[in-house]
Amino acid sequence: MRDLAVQKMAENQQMAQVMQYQRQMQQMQMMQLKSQAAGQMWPDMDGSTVAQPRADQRPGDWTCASCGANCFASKTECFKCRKPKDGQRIGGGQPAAPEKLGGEFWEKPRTEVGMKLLGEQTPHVKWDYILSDDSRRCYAGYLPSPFSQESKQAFFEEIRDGTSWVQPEGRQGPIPRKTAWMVSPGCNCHYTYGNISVEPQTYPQWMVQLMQEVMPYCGINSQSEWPNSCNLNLYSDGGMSVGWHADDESLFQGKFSDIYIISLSLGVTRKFELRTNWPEDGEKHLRRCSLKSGDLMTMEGMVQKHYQHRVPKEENIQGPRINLTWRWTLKHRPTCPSGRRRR
Ligand SMILES: O=C(O)CCC(=O)C(=O)O
Ligand SMILES: [Fe+2]
Repeated sequence: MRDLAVQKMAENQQMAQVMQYQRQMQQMQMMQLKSQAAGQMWPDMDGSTVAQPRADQRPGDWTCASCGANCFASKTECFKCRKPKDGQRIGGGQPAAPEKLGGEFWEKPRTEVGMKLLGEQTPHVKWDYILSDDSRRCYAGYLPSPFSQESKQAFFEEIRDGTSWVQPEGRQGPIPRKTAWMVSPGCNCHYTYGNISVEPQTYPQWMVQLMQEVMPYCGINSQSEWPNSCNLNLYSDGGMSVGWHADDESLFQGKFSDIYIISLSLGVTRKFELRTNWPEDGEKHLRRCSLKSGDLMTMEGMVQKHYQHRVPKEENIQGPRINLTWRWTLKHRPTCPSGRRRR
């Protein structure tokens, strides 16, 4: 009888332990879900909404939406600027609009911070700024193709045949385009967005020649100033696309500082669209332009913070298009030799 009672007590204790363990697991899962919701929830390049982990973050760590600092999972406010973890978010979805500086301005004016436009350094060609948003310090420049038909054809073939294209799996199947990620020698940073990580290929010789041709049109005359990375996309026809997104990955620091992205289009003409993240009443929300073969475009300043862009599907369009977007990788991954400081 006594043995039976002892056995029952032991069983009850075991059951209590199991239940406590289950409760702890549930709490941990809840905490994980909460920290994911407080992370970066942005449309992926496929259009799906995803949290974007940063290379130097551990699970649960978060990026301060206000100043960009990396914060430990356990912290509820930013160790640097003291802003609360999710104080800038609406229901864990798209971040709430950042506070304005006062008056109409979201960002300090270009004249005050001394930001130059690429189109200002090219006296020999005239860039047209299709987006010139001084209140957000956001600019997009457009230069119709300065290249001959033969050059464009040669660029297209060289890029198409001289690139190892991949078509990674996104959350909803393979992404609707082929892609590649190129970097200058010494850098081994992958390009990671959503759940996709694209391996780097070192700039081939044709890329050096191409940049020699293109960069002077962007006011970049010396090789030491060239962009050190490039994302390449191959859209086989109008059924291929890139969904609403911003090139706001940690590598480029575009949510926290003025950055420059230079785009070259080759092949069939496709639409390119830009939209504001936090439109004001009565404001023009969407800007659209057609990118033809050889056309150059830029996104300059805080565009990756305040705008998203896409190349929509155009089912009636036949024929391939290649697009290159050159960028400056400013924050290399911790294991990248290019990121190590020299002593
Ligand atoms: O194809 C384009 O014009 C845009 C590509 C793009 O947005 C990207 O590679 O991030
Ligand atoms: Fe992009």
